[in-house]
Amino acid sequence: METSTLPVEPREIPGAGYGLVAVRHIPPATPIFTVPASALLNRDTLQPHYSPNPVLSGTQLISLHLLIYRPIDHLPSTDPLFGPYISVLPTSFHAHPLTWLWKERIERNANSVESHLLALLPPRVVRDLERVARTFYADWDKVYTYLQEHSYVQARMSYRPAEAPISDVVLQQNFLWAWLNVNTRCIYHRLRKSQSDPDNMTLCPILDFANHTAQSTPLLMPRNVTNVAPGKKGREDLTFFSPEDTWAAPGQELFLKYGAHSNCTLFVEYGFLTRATERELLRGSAQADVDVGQAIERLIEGKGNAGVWMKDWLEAEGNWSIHTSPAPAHPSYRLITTLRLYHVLGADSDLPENPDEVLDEWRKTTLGEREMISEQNEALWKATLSCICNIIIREAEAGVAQVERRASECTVDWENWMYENIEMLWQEELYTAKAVVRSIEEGVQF
Ligand SMILES: C[S@@+](CC[C@H](N)C(=O)[O-])C[C@H]1O[C@@H](n2cnc3c(N)ncnc32)[C@H](O)[C@@H]1O
Repeated sequence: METSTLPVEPREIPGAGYGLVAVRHIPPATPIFTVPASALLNRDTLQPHYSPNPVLSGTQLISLHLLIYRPIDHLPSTDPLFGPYISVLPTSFHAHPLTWLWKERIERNANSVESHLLALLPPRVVRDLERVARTFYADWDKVYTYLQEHSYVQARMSYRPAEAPISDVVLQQNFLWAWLNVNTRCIYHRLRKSQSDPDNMTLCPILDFANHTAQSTPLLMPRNVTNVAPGKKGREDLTFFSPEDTWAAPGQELFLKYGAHSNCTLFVEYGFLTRATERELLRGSAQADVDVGQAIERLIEGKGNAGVWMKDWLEAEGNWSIHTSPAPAHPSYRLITTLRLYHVLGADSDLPENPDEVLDEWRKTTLGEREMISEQNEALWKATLSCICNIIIREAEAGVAQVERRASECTVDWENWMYENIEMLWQEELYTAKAVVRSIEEGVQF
């Protein structure tokens, strides 16, 4: 692909690695660059090189390919197909929290930098990181089995295990590098008829230098081309456009919006987060979402039989969470309905004597037939929510203080940057919980 004439180029961006920057004025709604279908790394372009058809998902196959052709000893990748692209991928993910978890599990060293960083994370973030880790290890199991069964594929590896066998730990470490490249750089790309097919993803050279913005109009728009069902004429090239109504000036960074992700998700999936001030969070001009699922699970478990009964009636969809935006700060709908039902049950943990009547009263509010169950029920659930928020506030204040203590002793750049990120995760909890308490005190109708 000829890239020297493009109106954009990758440039170093402080705190974000590289980013995609305009090198000249780019008018609105203009094609910025086109990536030919043959330059994309996805299940369709890779599968022909792995016969017989591997039973691997898109993520697993692309990760396998990167694993095999990972550049070593600062030499270019030996891949005859995508070598030039693979050679410029990030070489290390030491600042990604999944790497910390992986290292902690391998080294079991409670004094390592990674273990210290993990110990400082809010528990909800650790739970989400463990979800990411489960996916990683499941993908590794599949790829490892495939490699065991297809020794000719192993023989292609840049680091030639046949001559100098590498340990499974090193192989897994290389897979982690490959997998993180896939998971932090792939875009959604419609390869299959079904919109939700997990193979609908691709690595896309040049575009994958674009960083994320939370703004509603990112500067770089794929103009839906990635979401069009595949046509009969085969795989399409991808053209990316500037936004409908904005000029980009030379030196201006062009962004993508990775999705409407919370900071917790951005952090565990991509290893970064967006920043907001106390004022923005308290006012609701910055979005923050805090999952309070664990506190609610504990409340329900504490209700014994009544809790088991209650769970049957709660919708599985939606989150138990609190939010700063849109202002005023508020609990999620599922959290409100759960707390209402919790307080309909009364103080003890036995099943109500008249469960149908109890349920009926509650259902009328979930169906919108009644605004509330009773004044008393409203006061009780809001008091419980205040209690949950106050616990979050205390934990978050302790979390912030602990991070600040450790950060004051740290001299390593990337580690310091991570302390700032972790502090932001705690601050987000702190100010979101404070803002919800304020909404309750001000009598906001949720
Ligand atoms: C698709 S890549 C973007 C290019 C990348 N910055 C690079 O140097 O190659 C996604 C990664 O970029 C970084 N990133 C993206 N958006 C960011 C942002 N707004 N702030 C900080 N880092 C960001 C994160 O490390 C993320 O995992």
